[in-house]
Amino acid sequence: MAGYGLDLQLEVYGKGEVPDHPFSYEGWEQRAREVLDAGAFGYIAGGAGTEWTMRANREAFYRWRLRPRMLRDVSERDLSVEVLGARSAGPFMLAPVGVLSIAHPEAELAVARAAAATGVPVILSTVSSFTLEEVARESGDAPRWFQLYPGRSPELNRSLVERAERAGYSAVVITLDTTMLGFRRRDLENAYLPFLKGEGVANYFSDPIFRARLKEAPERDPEAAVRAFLEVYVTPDLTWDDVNAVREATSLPVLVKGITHPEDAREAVRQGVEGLVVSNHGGRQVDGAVAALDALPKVVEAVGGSMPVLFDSGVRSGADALKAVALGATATLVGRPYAYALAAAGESGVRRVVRSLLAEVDLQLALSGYRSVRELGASSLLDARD
Ligand SMILES: Cc1cc2nc3c(=O)[nH]c(=O)nc-3n(C[C@H](O)[C@H](O)[C@H](O)COP(=O)(O)O)c2cc1C
Ligand SMILES: CC(C)CC(=O)C(=O)O
Repeated sequence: MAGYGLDLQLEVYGKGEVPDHPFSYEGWEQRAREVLDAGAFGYIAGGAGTEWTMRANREAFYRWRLRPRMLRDVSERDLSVEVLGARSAGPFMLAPVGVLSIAHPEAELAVARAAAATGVPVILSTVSSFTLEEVARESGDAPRWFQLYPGRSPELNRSLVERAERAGYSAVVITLDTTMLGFRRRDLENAYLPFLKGEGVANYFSDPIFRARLKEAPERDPEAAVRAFLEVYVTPDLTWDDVNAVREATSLPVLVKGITHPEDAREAVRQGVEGLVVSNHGGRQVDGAVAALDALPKVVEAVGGSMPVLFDSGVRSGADALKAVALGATATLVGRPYAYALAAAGESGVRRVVRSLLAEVDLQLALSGYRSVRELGASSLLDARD
């Protein structure tokens, strides 16, 4: 009868003390705002332009209402999902979030430990603050994926995915929507770009192919090395050829992240990638772009069950994850929720966020009359516009 939900309730109510950590997204956001300087907080919290799309990502969830079913014996429940061989305790993974050293000194190391402890896989960003090998050591046997920003150097891309494969990452997620930074007003106002402070470059600076491009080692001339990173990073000329070159360089399954148009989804099917992520990068790239949840149903239809469709941008609660799954997502990714918790409370904050998402999904699922996330579907939801 027990489960994530009941366990968490018994623990908290049993102690009878006000817990140290918040249970709400807003609570963590507030704590992060208190501990971070304006530049770092703005970088994490901000979106592109007027931030309309960032808000629309949230509002899209309000259109859908869960329709609980009664009297269906939900005493045995299984929240877990498996995506391309990676098992997660619930319909969540930790989204690739770069430069986490701006949030907390233990950055991705703390996140990897929290992910391993809670059974939810993490997707490590290319622009992580620690090397992918250092992060892998903190993960132990826990499933982990590597996110790649393919740069202008095919040799460097190959080197990064080979390193990821050797270090036990079991899939590569190629992000398509951030070939350049979006127009981010908060960061412009704060003149804040973490990379110029030497954040997020660990995987590049430690890479033999990247180092061979430099006149001086990054340790001797870090500024020149950062400039070389920025030159490699910006790729407005990216095409499917680049994606396919990465696929040829690895035996790992490859997913593409940043799809919202059904035509792109159809092309992804034609090209034969192993999965895709419906995402608008948390509203950080194209202002005015379609809310990710509004894009999901048409992408799911275009894919027609031929590969897993993951979803992110705006997931803040168990209810949000259930709605995305009911609309056809195999699982969801969360970004800012754990980044804020990391900023405010390190590893224990990230654990709390994951545990409370799992507990919330468990209770929400049970009280809506489902034993497994796989039972969710179109009939679980009501479209408030109808
Ligand atoms: C501070 C920050 C850094 C990010 N860095 C990356 C990254 O390095 N690679 C990537 O693919 N996505 C990155 N993202 C996007 C996330 O993977 C994800 O798509 C987004 O955060 C999901 O939206 P949410 O924050 O509303 O949950 C970043 C997001 C944030 C907030
Ligand atoms: C621009 C990237 C290097 C980091 C990122 O994905 C982001 O800030 O959203």
